[in-house]
Amino acid sequence: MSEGSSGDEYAVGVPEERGRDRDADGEASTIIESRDLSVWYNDEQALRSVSMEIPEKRVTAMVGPSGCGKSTYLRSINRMNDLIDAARVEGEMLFDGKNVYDDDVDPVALRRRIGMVFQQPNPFPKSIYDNVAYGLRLQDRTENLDEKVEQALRDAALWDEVKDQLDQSGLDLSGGQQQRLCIARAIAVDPEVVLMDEPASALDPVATSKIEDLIDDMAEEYTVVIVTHNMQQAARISDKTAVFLTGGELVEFDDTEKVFENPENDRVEDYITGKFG
Ligand SMILES: Nc1ncnc2c1ncn2[C@@H]1O[C@H](COP(=O)(O)OP(=O)(O)OP(=O)(O)O)[C@@H](O)[C@H]1O
Repeated sequence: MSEGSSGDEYAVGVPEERGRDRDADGEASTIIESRDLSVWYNDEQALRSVSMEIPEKRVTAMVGPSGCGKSTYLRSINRMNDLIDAARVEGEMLFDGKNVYDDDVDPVALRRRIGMVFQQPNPFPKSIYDNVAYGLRLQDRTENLDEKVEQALRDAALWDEVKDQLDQSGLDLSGGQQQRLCIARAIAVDPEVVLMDEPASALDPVATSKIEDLIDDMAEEYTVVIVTHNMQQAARISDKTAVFLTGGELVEFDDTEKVFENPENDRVEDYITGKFG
């Protein structure tokens, strides 16, 4: 519980050190903005007219009870919902001011700029090196490949653990290392945004803590949007928090400290203090 919060009233406090360096930079500009974004799966509405501005080079957390639409929102940002036949999107999702759902947007090119890391670590059945080099080779960016692979592994806080075994299969790593390998793979191609869907939920507390430290560092260079079930995690690592509640409604979006220590909405307060969800 941080100083200045209201004691035991709230179950989750925001650590004093969270985001301190980034806060010193002042307000960040908006990189992603949804305007009245609604998503349906067949007749079921998963998101209801969600408007939100996500700041650049910050960590934005999406929290809320199961089924409230967090992952749907995340997948709307880089059009991963396109891969689901039943999904239908209305409204706008602006990235750098351009609606990603415009006809002239190539979703594959979009996903190069907006990478994604999933709940279950999913390295390719290839060597550690080849996992990281994969996207660069695909894009024909093989100049100085060794250096690029090393840099991505360093940025993902994995280099020291794997530098002598780059030829070994990525699948032989521990779960936490595999997830950092997936993060290295995502950042090797220099995306502007990294979307993370519960990236630590399959990991033990030590591996989780490494991923959280890494996310904090990543925000120096990237915009990170993370879905998490874990309120403490959202409070620890994010600058902004979006709270979705059942029915796909965004009920609160503000600085993480404000959301956790003095939420505007009674239902949000009930949710983050653990009264439901
Ligand atoms: N591929 C799909 N096909 C049909 N319905 C879906 C699909 N994916 C999600 N839904 C439905 O959309 C709603 C929102 O789901 P979503 O996965 O976005 O929520 P969530 O908040 O991320 O949930 P969780 O925390 O459990 O992962 C749910 O009612 C879910 O059943």
